[in-house]
Amino acid sequence: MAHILIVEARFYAHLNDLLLAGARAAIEAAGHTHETVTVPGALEVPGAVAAASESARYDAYVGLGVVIRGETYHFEIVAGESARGLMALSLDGLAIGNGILTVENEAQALVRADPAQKDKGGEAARAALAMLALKRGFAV
Ligand SMILES: Nc1c(NC[C@H](O)[C@H](O)[C@H](O)CO)[nH]c(=O)[nH]c1=O
Ligand SMILES: CC(=O)[C@@H](O)COP(=O)(O)O
Repeated sequence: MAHILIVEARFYAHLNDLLLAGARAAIEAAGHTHETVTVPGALEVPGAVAAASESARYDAYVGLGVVIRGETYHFEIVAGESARGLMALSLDGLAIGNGILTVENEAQALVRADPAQKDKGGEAARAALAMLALKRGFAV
């Protein structure tokens, strides 16, 4: 049994609800428990994971969010830095799945957030669980 923290960047609530449904279903299907915290945007997800990891309360982490390109360079910052932050935490040894969508428009996001379509929330949760299993295998 593992306890998973989902950190959701609730920038687009209706899309996040789909990502959350997929991630929670994947975690529960694997027989684990989860809890969710919410941050304003994708840039805050790595910081929330880092802060939570200091508690030793969680075995793995799933970052969820949706970054949709606008008119400026900010997309590259939000998309790139949220991914870089989670990657850095992963290289520090945390079991993390990255379900932060980085897309051109809402239609692309909907297909990827929907558990009945590309289920990127479930995919991120399964990745976190796979990394946790890998970590635990190395520890024995
Ligand atoms: N444009 C999007 C953002 N922008 C907000 C940032 O993530 C961050 O909260 C802000 O810069 C304050 O630090 N966030 C998303 O998750 N999705 C977007 O499309
Ligand atoms: C990904 C973003 O930060 C984006 O939503 C911001 O839009 P804009 O570049 O038009 O300010």
